[in-house]
Amino acid sequence: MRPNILDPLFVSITSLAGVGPKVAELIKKIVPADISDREARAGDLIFTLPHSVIDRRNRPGIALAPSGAIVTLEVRIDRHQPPPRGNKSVPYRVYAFDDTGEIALTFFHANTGWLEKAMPVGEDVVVSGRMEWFNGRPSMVHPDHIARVGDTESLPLVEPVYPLTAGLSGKVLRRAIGQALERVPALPEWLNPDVMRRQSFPAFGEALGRIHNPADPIDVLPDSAAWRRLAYDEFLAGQISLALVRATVRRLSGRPLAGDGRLIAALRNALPYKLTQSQTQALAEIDADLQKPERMLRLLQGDVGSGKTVVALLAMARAVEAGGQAALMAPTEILARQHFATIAPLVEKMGLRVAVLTGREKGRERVEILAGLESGAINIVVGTHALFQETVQFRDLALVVVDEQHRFGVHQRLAITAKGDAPDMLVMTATPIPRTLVLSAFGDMDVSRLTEKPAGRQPIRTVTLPLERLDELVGRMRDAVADGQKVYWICPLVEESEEIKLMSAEDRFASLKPVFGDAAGLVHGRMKGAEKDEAMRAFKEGETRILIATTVIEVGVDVPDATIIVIEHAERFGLAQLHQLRGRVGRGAKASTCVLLYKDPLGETAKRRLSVMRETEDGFRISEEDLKLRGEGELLGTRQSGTPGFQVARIETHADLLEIARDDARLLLTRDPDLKSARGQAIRMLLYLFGRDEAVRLLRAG
Ligand SMILES: Nc1ncnc2c1ncn2[C@@H]1O[C@H](COP(=O)(O)OP(=O)(O)OP(=O)(O)O)[C@@H](O)[C@H]1O
Repeated sequence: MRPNILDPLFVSITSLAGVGPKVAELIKKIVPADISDREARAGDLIFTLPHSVIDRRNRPGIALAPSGAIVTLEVRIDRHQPPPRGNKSVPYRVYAFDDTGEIALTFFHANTGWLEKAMPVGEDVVVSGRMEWFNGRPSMVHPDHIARVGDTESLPLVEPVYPLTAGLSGKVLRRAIGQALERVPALPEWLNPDVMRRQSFPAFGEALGRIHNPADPIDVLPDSAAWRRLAYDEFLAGQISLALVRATVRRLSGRPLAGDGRLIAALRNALPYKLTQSQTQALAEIDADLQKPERMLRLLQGDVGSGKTVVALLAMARAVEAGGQAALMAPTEILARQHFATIAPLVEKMGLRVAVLTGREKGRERVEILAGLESGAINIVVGTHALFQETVQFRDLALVVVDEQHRFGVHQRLAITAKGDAPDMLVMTATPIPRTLVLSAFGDMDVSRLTEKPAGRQPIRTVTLPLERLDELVGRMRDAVADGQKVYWICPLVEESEEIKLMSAEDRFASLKPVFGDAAGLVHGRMKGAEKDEAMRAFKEGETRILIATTVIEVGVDVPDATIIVIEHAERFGLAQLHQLRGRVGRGAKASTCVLLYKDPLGETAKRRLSVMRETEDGFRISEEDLKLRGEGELLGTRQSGTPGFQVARIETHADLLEIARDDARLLLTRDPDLKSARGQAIRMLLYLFGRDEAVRLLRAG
């Protein structure tokens, strides 16, 4: 049970003054937590941090206030000048003065009663807003703030600016956040005193206060001590929660998987190639895990085309050898079928049964597959997440391999393994996540890396070409296809609201069809599953030689003799995505080319992205550059909404804290695995604050 002391933060924001159902819906859109499945709460508002400030500390006399500047003036009200009756186009003016001169405070469509109350004649008030000089006369149109002298509460000299959405005013949001902050109770410190001292962290409440009520604009920078404290809190909550999930998952299991090695040896012999050193190494690591009584939780990370699938296959063979079943879960149906097509011929030769199970297998077929899994007649099953969503029963599921591209959150993923008989688990990822992100996304999962590509691969030549030279490119592609090469032609997804006219894959197909005739194929996400399969099969077998596609082929698709990929509107894709797409070629022994077709004029970041693509094929470097470019975007004022999965932490600014948090979490849990000590109790509060309730629940269950 959540400690009562936190209750004030767990109430709906509609209980805050000024927040009705409509405003609540708007606020829900801007809070950084992922709360699609619940109402926004006061606790979500405290982590809604400002992205900049309005500095109102400039307090010159009226005569010295420069036009256009935000200033704060202390003035005495001289007189009110309402507009002539019925004339709405003339503003209401209030004249005020100080030692240096007179100013007109100007209001359109004014509420007269309110103005008279806020600025009684003869009173001293403080106004803050943008100064404007008209024909040598100072004025301020609709001051942002009007306050009585001495009332600093309602006049923040350094005013935080929050992310907004249409219909939500800054004032309403600030007021709501202010109330949420008042509800933050006095909480025991959960941080390690050493970390606090070394990092000069303020206490939790103080950190929130400094950022939401900044005394100086630097207080709201992500690298301020206050912000870093909150980022550290978030990392710590995340690391502890991951460690708890992991401990629970491990506790559930306890059986070593070992066989006589004959199946694996036979499979290795049947492969048309020799394993790379990294593949052999990864397999050895996996094998060692499988043989241990604890449950395996391992991440297999390898750049595009590095050959993860065969490693997974051999791991599955080990599970089967040991008498169990294995399941491979792919992120898309295309990929599930591709894996099936690769695996089936190999293992069927060894007398094993493999099945594919997606949403598409229906009726009798489905019934038979389900029966085969339940009886154990099927040894290996390949499928999409449908594999686990439905009531699929295994006789003895020993290993789950998840091929994924950040599509499943860590908790979902681990929940999957909590089903069934606590199987071992291998997660494959092609996304070249930098170390720091591995840590945040996967916690202290063990990691095997494929650091080299299979022998005989040639570097991919990457060229950029403006769209105006499309005709020339089409001509060259015609020659390439005539020459027996295979080409992917990628078109960006066209959103319905798109203003710029973009070629959809269908349009592009229509325009290329006359040139390529029957050699042209088309695949996109809105096609039926069977149509997609057919398009992929025809391309793989060479019936079509130029495949016009959307990004449905982005991950995992393996047609080793495809040697050219054209990416249209490459400027619209992120670096990681470009890298994945490019990875569809260069998967065989032949030399490959990637053509990045772009639309002029290119923005700075897009230009940089394309040149990074030309410079390197190294996925790790590309992802580091990606982070850097996003960081720069932030400096230029186009701040992105932070790091996915985090509310306040930003990986590019706070990466150094992540490792400290991980070590801290480990140490804490070694000493106090059930979070029972005083610090452990405080940590529980931290977990609740950052929405890690499920981790706390694990504690009770354990
Ligand atoms: N040791 C090897 N020697 C030669 N070819 C290999 C080797 N291992 C795998 N391959 C081949 O390399 C290609 C890519 O392998 P695979 O599909 O497993 O890549 P991947 O790591 O899953 O990459 P991606 O993430 O891009 O899908 C396949 O055609 C596979 O048959």
